[in-house]
Amino acid sequence: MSTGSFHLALVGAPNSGKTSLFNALTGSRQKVANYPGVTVERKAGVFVTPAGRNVSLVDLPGTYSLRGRSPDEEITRDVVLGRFPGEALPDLMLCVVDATNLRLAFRLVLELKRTGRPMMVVLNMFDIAQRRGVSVDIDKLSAELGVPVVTSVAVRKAGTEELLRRTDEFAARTPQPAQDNTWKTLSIAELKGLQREADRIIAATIRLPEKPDSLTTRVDAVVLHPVAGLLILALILFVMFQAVFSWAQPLMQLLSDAFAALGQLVNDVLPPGLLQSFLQNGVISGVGSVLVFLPQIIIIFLFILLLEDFGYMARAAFLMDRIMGGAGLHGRAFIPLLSSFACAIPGIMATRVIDNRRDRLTTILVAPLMTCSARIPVYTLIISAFIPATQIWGWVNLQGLVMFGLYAVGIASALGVSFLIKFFMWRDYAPAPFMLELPDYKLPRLKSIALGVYTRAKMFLYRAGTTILSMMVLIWFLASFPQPPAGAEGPAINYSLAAMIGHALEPLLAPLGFNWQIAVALIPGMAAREVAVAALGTVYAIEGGKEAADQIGQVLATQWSLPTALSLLAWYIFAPQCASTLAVIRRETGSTKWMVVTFVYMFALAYLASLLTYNVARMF
Ligand SMILES: Nc1nc2c(ncn2[C@@H]2O[C@H](COP(=O)(O)OP(=O)(O)OP(=O)(O)O)[C@@H](O)[C@H]2O)c(=O)[nH]1
Ligand SMILES: [Mg+2]
Repeated sequence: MSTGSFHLALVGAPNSGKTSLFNALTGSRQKVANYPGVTVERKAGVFVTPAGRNVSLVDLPGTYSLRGRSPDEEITRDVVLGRFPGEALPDLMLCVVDATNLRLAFRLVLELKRTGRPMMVVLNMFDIAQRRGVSVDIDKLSAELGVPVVTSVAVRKAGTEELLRRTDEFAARTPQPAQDNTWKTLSIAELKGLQREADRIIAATIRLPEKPDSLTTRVDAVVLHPVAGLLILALILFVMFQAVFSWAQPLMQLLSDAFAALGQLVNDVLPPGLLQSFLQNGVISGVGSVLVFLPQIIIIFLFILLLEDFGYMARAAFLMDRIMGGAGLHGRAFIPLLSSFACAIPGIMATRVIDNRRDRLTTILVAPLMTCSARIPVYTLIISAFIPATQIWGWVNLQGLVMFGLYAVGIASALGVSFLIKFFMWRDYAPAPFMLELPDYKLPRLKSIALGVYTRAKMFLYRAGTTILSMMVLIWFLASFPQPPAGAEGPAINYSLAAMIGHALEPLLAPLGFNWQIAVALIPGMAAREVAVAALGTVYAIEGGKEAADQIGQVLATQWSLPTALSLLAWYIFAPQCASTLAVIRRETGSTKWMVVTFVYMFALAYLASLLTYNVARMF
């Protein structure tokens, strides 16, 4: 990897600011958040130092020791020891330490020293430490630890100047005399010994403030309260879904008017024919019907990112530990499951922080049940078309409430499935106790929130322009060809390949109340869920002409019965996995078996849930 350039690695305890430093140095935008276990894979970048030296830098998952207890910690250990395939041994390890949280961090420094590799300690978050009145005798600390020590503020401009200068100085002196690698996997007794030594060094070189951070303690007294805490958590989620409907509505209307106008323009400018139909029905109605959900995506990510940066996520994990434990899930499963609200893929990757293989596998299997953001368009479209936008009790938006309910069913089924997995497969096994360091609260940084929201929005648009657009081209083609014979009656789409496929699937899906148009939408919906919405947009637009193209929601409201709509909502709570999620499950579990298991069980659940919903709804 290092092609003549100086090679640095960022090592350190979780949540100490490694990725912030990585982003500051390389100008990347890797995910940063205020909870431990954000980074779960190795990320590489390059930069040039002030002295003009080319540096390659690798960011690593956080760890408290080199014991490699979970898949993410193994990555860090292997890179540090030069065992990671394709990764050169770092010329210098930057051991990032949160200056407000030193004990375990210094133990890691002492352990890393045993590898005999050159290293430098970076006292990060020095701004917070100073504000709290921590004072450090840097020279003495450096002498005690036996390695250079620099301070840094990774999130501030110019906060890394000293680090860069010292790195340049160090690099100018290399090669260093080789030292022995005396590291071997430490026993508990040895770790305790290192901890005593670390505590001694802290006592000798650092003066801590009389009173520890009182804001965090005061807020936690309420937020972690067994009753009040859970109520607050429920309230936060509730407000989030209300916001998704109420705040997004005007913006969505604007976007949907814009697409209608664009469709009109195409209609006026181009002569009737295949090109007009392709642009209007395939591209604008299809892709446009997904793009109008951008405001919703932005709002939901705004909430998630704010909570992440504030430091709330680890608290929520703590609160949910009892409930999750009852369902056989490890406390560490919380953050992966929560990440799955955005998308199951990062969620499944985040399970690498779980050390026990069974706990990790259970979490992977249920993560896709959490409602990912790709379901938002499907849910919103159907809810807007079938659930009146009335207020109940004067202030609760009924549509938002239904959305909240759908998320709740997703969560409940994840708990239920994990309970069954544990019950049938691993009854004799009790999860290890849950330990997660609660980070101090931090005021969310406007810039990083804005950047986070921007990145997510860009990803959504990119998907719309690639996956969804290409699927729409296919759907449009299937729905337009073959063209009806001369003198044929009824909408042209009835003669198309899409109709043939839809009709072929109808017997299977009719018990769920799905018509052939839904059947056509479900198949591409497995590639990516929001494609189902786009496919419905295209199919109904081709079938119904211009009016349908403008208002897919209204068309659905007249074409479907309420039981059909509810049944489709139930289907998408489970919705057999999207293709990329299945691929990640195979990669992370290292087996095709678990991928197939996930697909089959989710398909069965979706089918049963729809069958039940449709028939119960019809009785009323
Ligand atoms: N005030 C302040 N905040 C910082 C500093 N460095 C990082 N942060 C914040 O600390 C939190 C954790 O930062 P990350 O860069 O994600 O930490 P990490 O070490 O990569 O964490 P993992 O990937 O979980 O191991 C984020 O909320 C950052 O905004 C700093 O120097 N000062
Ligand atoms: Mg990180």
